[in-house]
This record gives sequence, C-alpha cells and structure tokens, in this order.
Amino acid sequence: MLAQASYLDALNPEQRRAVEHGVFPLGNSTTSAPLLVIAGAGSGKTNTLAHRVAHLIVNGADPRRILLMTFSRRAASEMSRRVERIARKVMGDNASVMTDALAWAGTFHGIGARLLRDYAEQIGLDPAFTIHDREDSADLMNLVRHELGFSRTETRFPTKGTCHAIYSRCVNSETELDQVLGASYPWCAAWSAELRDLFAGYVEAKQRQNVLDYDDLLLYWAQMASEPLLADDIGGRFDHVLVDEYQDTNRLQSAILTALKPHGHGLTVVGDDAQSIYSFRAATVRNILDFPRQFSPPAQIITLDRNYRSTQPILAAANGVIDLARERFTKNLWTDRVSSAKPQLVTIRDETDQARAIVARVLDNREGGMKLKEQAVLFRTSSHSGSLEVELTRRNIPFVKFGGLKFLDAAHVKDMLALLRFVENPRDRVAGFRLMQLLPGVGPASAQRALDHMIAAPDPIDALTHAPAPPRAATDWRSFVEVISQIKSSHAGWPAELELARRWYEPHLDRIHEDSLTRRADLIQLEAIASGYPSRERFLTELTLDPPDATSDQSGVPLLDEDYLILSTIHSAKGQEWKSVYVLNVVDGCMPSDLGTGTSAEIEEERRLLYVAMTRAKDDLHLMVPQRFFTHGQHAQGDRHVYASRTRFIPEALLGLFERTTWPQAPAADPARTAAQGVRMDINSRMRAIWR
Ligand SMILES: Nc1ncnc2c1ncn2[C@@H]1O[C@H](COP(=O)(O)OP(=O)(O)OP(=O)(O)O)[C@@H](O)[C@H]1O
Repeated sequence: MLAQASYLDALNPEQRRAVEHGVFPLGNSTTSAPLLVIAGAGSGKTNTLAHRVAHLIVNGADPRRILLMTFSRRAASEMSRRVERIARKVMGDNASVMTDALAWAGTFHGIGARLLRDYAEQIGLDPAFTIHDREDSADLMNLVRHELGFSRTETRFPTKGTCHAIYSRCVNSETELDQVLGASYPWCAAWSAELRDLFAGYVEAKQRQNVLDYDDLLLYWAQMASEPLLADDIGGRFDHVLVDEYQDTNRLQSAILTALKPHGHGLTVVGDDAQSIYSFRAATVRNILDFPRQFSPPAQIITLDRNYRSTQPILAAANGVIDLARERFTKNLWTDRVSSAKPQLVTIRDETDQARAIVARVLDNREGGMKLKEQAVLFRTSSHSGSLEVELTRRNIPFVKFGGLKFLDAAHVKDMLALLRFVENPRDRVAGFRLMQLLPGVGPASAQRALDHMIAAPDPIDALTHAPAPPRAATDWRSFVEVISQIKSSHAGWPAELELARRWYEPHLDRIHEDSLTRRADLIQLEAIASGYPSRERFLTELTLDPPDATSDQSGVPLLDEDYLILSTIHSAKGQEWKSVYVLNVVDGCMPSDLGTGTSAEIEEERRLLYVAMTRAKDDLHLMVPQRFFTHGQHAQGDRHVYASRTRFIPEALLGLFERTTWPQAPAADPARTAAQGVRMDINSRMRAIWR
C-alpha cells in the first residue's frame, strides 16, 4: 500500500501523475523510468517537484540517496522547506529528520565541487582546491596574458574579460575555439593562435596553483563521469536524481546526467523551453528536446499547461508574445482565473516619469492593502533601475534589489575572502596577489617574488614566514604573515577566525576607502553569514558558487517582517511571482537589448525574457514604455538620450490584448510642461552674439 495520499489531493491530474510516476510501495522505492515534465510558466513546476520529493520520502526513499539539483542555492533551500511542509502532513515531526537528511540538494556547480573533493585522490586533484569566481578567473587570465607578452601587442589584444568569456564558451558548449570565434567573437578571430596559447597557459596556471574555476567544476565532473567505473560509483550513490530548470542546463550538464544514469532510472527533469534565458552561458534548449529519445524506451513526458498564477488577460498577453516565437514546443497555457483588467501598456515621457509613475502606483496599491513585498519592478539590466532607486530613496520607500552588483563583488568583501582563500590554498596566486598588494609598499614585483618563493616550497606558508619582508613594508608585512599563520594554525577555529581576519584588515580598509564605516558593516554581515557554515572550505565554496543577492550599498537584507519593494533583473526573477509587476523600458534597445540584437537566436532569447517577466505577475501587470531613455556608452556617441519605440515583441496585432494608458493620466493637466514642450530656442546664436 502506498502511504496515504490525501496530501496530494490539491494537485491536478497531470501534476499528480508526475508526482506518483514510478513511486513504489513502502520499502520498495527503488528506481523508476526516466521522466520529463514540461511545465509552462506558473503551472506548478516547483510545487510538483517538491511534492514528488516528499512523496518519494514518504514512501520509503532514503533522503540521503536523493540528488536534487536546482538553479540557485536559494531555490534549493526553498525546495527543501517545501518538501518538509508537505511531508509533515503525513509524517508529523519525523518529517524534519528526513528532510534534514536531504544532503544532496544544491546547484549543479555546488554538487560538482563536493563530488570532486570526495573523489579528488582518484582523479589526481588535491582536495584542498579553491574555486575562482568569474572575476578571479579573468584576473588569472590577465596574469597569464601578461606573462605571454600579449598585453604588449601592437593591435589591441582582447581584454581579460573577453578572453575568459571565449574560453568559457568553448568549454561549456564543447565547441572548437575557431568555431566559437567565428560565431560569437568574429572581431577576435585574428588572435586564434594566441588565444589557444593563452588558454593552454591558463589551464597550466590553474593546475600549478590548485584552483578550479566555475567551468572546471562541470568539466572535471564530466571527465570523471566519462570513466564508466567512476560514473557507476557516483550514479550508484543516488536512487533518484531530480533536476529543476532543465532548459537552462548546458551540454556538459546533460552529459553528466547521462553518464550517472545511462538508463535514466530514477531520473526526473523539469523545464520549460519558453523560459530558456541563459544561452549566454551555453545553456541549450536541445537538452529538453532530446531528453526523451536518449533512453530506450524513451522517457515519459508529462505536460503541465494549466497556469495557476496569472489572471486570464495577463496570460493571454503573455501567450500572445510567446506565440510569435520562431520555434516553440510547449503548448499555450490556460487558466480559470477570470479578471476584466487587461495588462497595461503605459506610455510615459522618460525614465524620470517612469520612476514617478511606478512609485505613484505602488503607493496606491499599498493604500489599498497590497504590501510592498507583493509588488516587484523588473528590468533587463541592473543599471536600468537607477532613476527608480533615486525616486524610492527620495520618497523613503524601502526596497531590496536582486541581480546586478552582488555583495561579494564589493572590493572589501573580496579582500576578506581572498585572505581566507589564501590560507586554505596558499598556491592561489590571484588571492595572494590581491592581498599582498593591499600592503603599502608592496607592488606587483615584490608580490610576485614572494609568491614565486612560496610556490616551490613543500610548506608554502612556512616559506612565507621565512621569506624576507619587502624593504618598504616591514611592519605591515610582519602582521600580514602573522595573521596568515594564526588562522592556518586554527587557534581561533571556525568561524571565529574571521574576526581575526577582520581585525587585521580594518586598518587597511580605513586607509583605502573613504566610506570605511559602511564597509565595516558589510564585514560584520559576512561574519554572520559565515556562522551558518560548518567549515571555512564549505563557506568559501558555497559563497563563491552562489553569492548572496543583496547589494552592499544597502544595510543588508531587511528583516523578514519588514515590508519592502522588490527590484530585480528579469534573470534573477526566475521562478518567482508577485501580485503586481512593473516591467521597465519595454522598448527596442532594452528589450531586445542593444547588445542582443545580433543573431536571431539572441532575439528569440530576448523575447523569452519578456515572456518570463510578464508571467511573474498574478493580478496586475504594467509594461512601461518611456519615449526617451538613456543609453550607457555602448556606442561611439557615448552616454545619450535616444528616442525609443515600443518593443518589437508587441506589434500592432497584439495591442488589443493590452489596455493602453499614458502617465500622467491627462497630459493637459500639467500646462507648464505642455507649454515648455512648445518652446524653441537658439542658444548658439546668443553665445556667438556675446563676442560680436
Ligand atoms: N494544483 C494547484 N492548485 C492550486 N494552486 C497551485 C497548484 N499548483 C501550483 N499552484 C500555484 O501556482 C503558482 C505557481 O506555482 P510554481 O511557482 O510551482 O510554478 P512554476 O511552474 O515553478 O512557475 P515558473 O516556472 O513560472 O517559475 C503558485 O502560487 C502555486 O501555489
């Protein structure tokens, strides 16, 4: 007998089929045939996956043998919480014991890092490897580029960021360098031979320093899984492997899955091709399309096409937008949430008015009882929310911004993490370079000498202790060496060592940054975050792979019971929903972005982005169309205002799906502004007249 299933009653028949697929009675919960759930926006994908995991556990699956991979750490912990809530209905307090044991829930990269440490010895890795984020990787690329003399070439060699992006594209999409250059970086094609040398040098440098970059976590994992015995061993650790947001995985990720579960037993993937928005990270929608036929017999497909989130008019408009996509696989969504309010297409003068219009609307909603937290403003690029942030600050309206500058991107937070990373792995040159150059009197040459001295030694920290101090930095050098050895000898222990690190760093912080007071607050916050991790290694790994979202210029994420408006890039809004949603700058040049209008594949991805943004709204959707907006120096002309037109993704034929409004509601109501618009002056001739 299956464990009582009344907790599944709220699910619709398709969701329920997906949840119950291949779940066997208690004690016999082994494996099931592969399952693909194609789930449209708001069709309860996350809900269904959480129920499936709970259902597996309730029916005897061992939570320690469930591998659950999500797109972000936030999504993984949210999923674990939901699983517990569902399982609790059947198991009572025992549920938390079981869900706490869901140790293998995380992102692909995070899980990869853990497995690589577990198998390090067998694959020739030192398990104490540290992980470079994208900026560190670009810095290391830069060091190698410099060593090879490419930074001194006559015509300009691609920047470190571009070099790293090309490298990353090659390894993630498993594509030859020349092909990547031809397709995505034609202006760098002449540097093919040098780039090849650079990438070879970069790989050797990483290995000498015992560091892995983001891409390596998948690349090494895929390599490890290409050895059948190891693949078998890793695959054998898990009875069930479930993957969310499968549309945003790349070829390496699908190769890893196939290697772990060649017959697809126990494998469940969930995704929506209409929401695929990460092709710039080499994600490929083909992973979803090809999934069923990879197995024999093919995977079972269950489609969820009932949307529970949005009202019918919002869904009709979103369907209209995605209907115009060149290629589509999922069906249109339907809902029974009736409403007479169509989504609004709001024409406004410029970005300042856009901000004022939104604030007015947000406050109106709040008057009507809708919390700020139930409202979100979404945008294509982090910089687009500038005017709005000013308006909100001016009006004293609290907000939290997701996406864009991350907490960990702030220089001072990176400095502290570099210190911990250097203790963890003293061969990590990027970390060492960063730290040593914080000391007054230490430049690149003396830092390089010290690091060279260390790299050859069997005990690099001991070598550092005995290295001669750079002549102009004697005192600072001594306290630097001291703090490194103190943390290394772990007298303080984790996480207390962070306080040691901070005390060492604070005088440098005060010297380097004028706003050191706010930055200190970030460091305290970092200590609070650290206390949630069992060890220095786990803290560094998890934080590097999936940094917290809050920006450092706020005083930290507000407490849960406070109310605040959500500002988010569309990419970071993935998987979320709000009662009322405003989308900024729904104009050509922003959506599609100026940077994304190259190929038709890029344009299609921009269309899906608008679709993702629109499908976040439950009751109320406003698409803002400023007639003038400000672009940042991508063009020869630099920063400037341009006249914008409504996005091409909403052509005339779709206008009937929207209510068209302007703001301020009656333009004539502001006679001063209307009058001012009629004024024409010739200041040039007045200026000339001064001198004649
Ligand atoms: N069977 C159901 N009955 C009622 N409401 C449901 C049901 N399934 C899901 N929902 C509700 O629908 C909304 C969307 O669910 P969920 O967030 O799981 O969707 P999703 O498919 O992950 O969305 P997206 O892919 O767009 O992020 C949630 O508010 C959820 O509570």
